[in-house]
Amino acid sequence: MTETLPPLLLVGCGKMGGAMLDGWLKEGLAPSFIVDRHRDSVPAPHHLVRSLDDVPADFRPGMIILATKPQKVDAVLPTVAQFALHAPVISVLAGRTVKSLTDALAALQPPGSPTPIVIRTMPNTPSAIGQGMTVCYAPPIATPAQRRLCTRLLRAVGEVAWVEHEDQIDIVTSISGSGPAYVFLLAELLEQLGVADGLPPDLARLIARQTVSGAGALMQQSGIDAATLRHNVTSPNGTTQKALEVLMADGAWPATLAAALKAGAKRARELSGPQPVS
Ligand SMILES: NC(=O)C1=CN([C@@H]2O[C@H](COP(=O)(O)OP(=O)(O)OC[C@H]3O[C@@H](n4cnc5c(N)ncnc54)[C@H](O)[C@@H]3O)[C@@H](O)[C@H]2O)C=CC1
Ligand SMILES: O=C(O)[C@@H]1CCC=N1
Repeated sequence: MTETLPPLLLVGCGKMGGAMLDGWLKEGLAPSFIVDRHRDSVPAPHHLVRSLDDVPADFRPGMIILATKPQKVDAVLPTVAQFALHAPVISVLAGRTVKSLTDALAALQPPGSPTPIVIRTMPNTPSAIGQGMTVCYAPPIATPAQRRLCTRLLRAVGEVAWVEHEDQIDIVTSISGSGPAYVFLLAELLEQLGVADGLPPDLARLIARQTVSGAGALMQQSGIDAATLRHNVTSPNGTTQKALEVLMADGAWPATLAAALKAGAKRARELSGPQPVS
């Protein structure tokens, strides 16, 4: 039987926080507080509140999850700082560094408090169905037990990996954090191009979605590497080869994707500190 996950204080339950919560709820979570202005409900025994001020001051979460937009997080830090006297903080914020969050929380805590523990993570939305990919970075002051707890929590919603150097999280953000969007874009484009070439819209949608999800499932279930799976589709001088020659040409997919990943990682670096509220 799965061990119940510890009680959480989840601050921000939108697309990413909500995806992780969906996964955690399936795994069994000790009674937790979910703070969000827009979510309608959470199942019992969990509590949905609109503001952190509505969380009882004596609530003792096992972990605090920060999942607001980077531009909104500074507004919640004064209250988070009080709970962070007793529990580590897991941030899913793109860009925001461990040092920046740690310093901000420490400045809001009583003088002489132990240094708050902040673990930076980059999850993705397939967490909602237990198929997430989360990459984590913990500063040296985080204990092995805190790292293990973080792994256990995130393992409940998919694969977990750790990096030794925090700056590696920026390219991870571009690959696995944003990556589902690139795959969904591929499905959108395949559908649109099918319609543009005369297919009925329902058929174009079906074949685009099933191709993308079927290819992903084949890669996962077979364990075969992506290049071999691609070769398996590519008959010498056949249709796939002709299409791939276009996609792999100089300045085409490899170059475009490299530029896209760089742009995302650059934006992550721009988000490393406090942001103007938007
Ligand atoms: N959407 C994604 O695929 C991923 C997002 N992230 C990170 O997750 C974080 C959240 O992103 P999304 O979920 O996409 O944004 P979102 O806008 O869907 O969710 C943020 C939630 O925070 C809530 N919120 C903001 N301020 C609040 C406050 N003071 N009190 C209570 N609730 C408050 C909002 O109501 C909203 O529901 C961001 O920092 C982003 O960088 C990380 C990985 C992937
Ligand atoms: O777009 C963003 O900034 C967030 C981080 C990775 C995915 N979504």
